[in-house]
Amino acid sequence: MNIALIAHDEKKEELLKFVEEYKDEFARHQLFATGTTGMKINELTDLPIHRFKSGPLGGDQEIGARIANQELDAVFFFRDPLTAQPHEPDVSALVRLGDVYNIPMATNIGSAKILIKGIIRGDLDHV
Ligand SMILES: O=C(CO)COP(=O)(O)O
Repeated sequence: MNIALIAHDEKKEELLKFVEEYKDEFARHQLFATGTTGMKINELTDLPIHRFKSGPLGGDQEIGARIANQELDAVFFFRDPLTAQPHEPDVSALVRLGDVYNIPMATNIGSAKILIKGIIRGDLDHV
C-alpha cells in the first residue's frame, strides 16, 4: 500500500513514537511524507520514505495531488488543532480531498491505532 505520514510540529513526537511502534508494518509499505516529518521518520527508523516539500512550502498540496490521482491508500495526518498554521488552507484542502476520494485518514493517535490495526489485518486489501 502507499501510505502518507504527516505531522504538525507539536504532533511530530507522537507520530514518531507511533511509527516506531509499528515499524515492522510500515516497512512493508511504500511511505510518503511531507519534508520535515519524513526526514525525522527516516532519521529515527531508517525506513525508506519519499519526501515531498515541507507542508507550509507546498508539501500538503503535493500529497493532495497524489490523493486526487488515487495514488495513496491511507493517510496518517497528525494535525495540531491548537496552533494556527500559516498554510491552513492547504491543510483543509488535503483533508477535503481525502473525503472526496474516501481515503482512510487518521488525524490523531486514537484513530491512527485503529487504522494501522486494520491495515495489519488486511481490512483495506479489498477496498
Ligand atoms: O505542515 C505540515 C502539514 O500541514 C507538515 O510539514 P512538515 O512535515 O514539513 O513539518
